[in-house]
Amino acid sequence: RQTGTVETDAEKHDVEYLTPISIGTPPQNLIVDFDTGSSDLWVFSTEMAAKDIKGQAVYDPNNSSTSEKLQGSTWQITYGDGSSSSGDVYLDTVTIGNLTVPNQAVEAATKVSDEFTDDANNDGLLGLGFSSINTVQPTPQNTFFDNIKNNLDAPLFTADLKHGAPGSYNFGYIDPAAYVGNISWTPVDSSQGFWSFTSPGYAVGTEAMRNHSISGIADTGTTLLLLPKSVVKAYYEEIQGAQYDSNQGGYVFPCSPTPPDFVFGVSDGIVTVPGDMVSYAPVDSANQDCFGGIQSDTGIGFSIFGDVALKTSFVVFDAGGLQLGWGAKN
Ligand SMILES: O=C(CCCl)NNC1=[NH+]CCN1
Repeated sequence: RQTGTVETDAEKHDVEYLTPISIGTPPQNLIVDFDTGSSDLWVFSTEMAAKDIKGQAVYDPNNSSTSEKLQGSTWQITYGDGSSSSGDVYLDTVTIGNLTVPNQAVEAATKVSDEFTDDANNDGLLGLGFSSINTVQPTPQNTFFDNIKNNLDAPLFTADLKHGAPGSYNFGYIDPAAYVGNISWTPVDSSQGFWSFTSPGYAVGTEAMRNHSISGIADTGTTLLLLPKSVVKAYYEEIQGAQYDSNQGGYVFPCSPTPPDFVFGVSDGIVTVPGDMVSYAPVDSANQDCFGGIQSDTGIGFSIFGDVALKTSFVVFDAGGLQLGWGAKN
């Protein structure tokens, strides 16, 4: 049985967290977005039109002695933010840190939407959701984690994302040095393929907790914390000058003073998103107004606990116990 660890780097404003992987023989090194909100491992590839590649590293299956085309298989994915990609499929060796899966389905892109073309640092996505929502047709494929979890000391991985600093993904073990106090555990409903849970309530700043349950997914692939409209409204009502700015497509408020913390319940515990993390990024060079890290989940059907929420904590994705653990960072 094994364990593994790999460093993940925060991009500007923590918009995404990028992690190195290697594919094929000899190893081809790419840097991808580990995404607990999806379940496809897809990469920029030599099968794409040159105009759709702007600086990314690409996977070349013809340059790997261990690649094997999965004849007749294709994939197509559209993410919550409207970005999308599609292509065909190879089996090849994939290594993350010291962990290797010999016959991992590697989805080679033939087409990607502009969001991906314009994101020069990101060479693809590695899904860490449940394999039930993998998009490969006619036969859905397993995620890297599903392929390796039975070889791990424990069928779990942890995400320790940081604000503007490198963090880490660990596989197969919970690092006791990474958190303090007790981990708060909450059951996961994987029926929709996501790490979905229900928070029992929330509080704004130092106010009392409100018994308003919030059901959502723990999603490393989404930047912001997307919550029910009523919760978002209650939060921004506490900030002088906060308003919904249709040009920016969300709530904007004066960057100072620091806004109130946002607290949400996890089972018997609480997670605090510090006010200075809610000021996601300045909307203008004058740095007067800030775009909120908390926005509405309207239209998605559930809330999304994205990086703004996850980077506050040490988060355990436990497939064995089908539960999420939230611990206070060390
Ligand atoms: O697509 C979602 C939300 C699922 Cl409801 N998260 N993952 C992701 N990857 C790239 C953009 N967003």
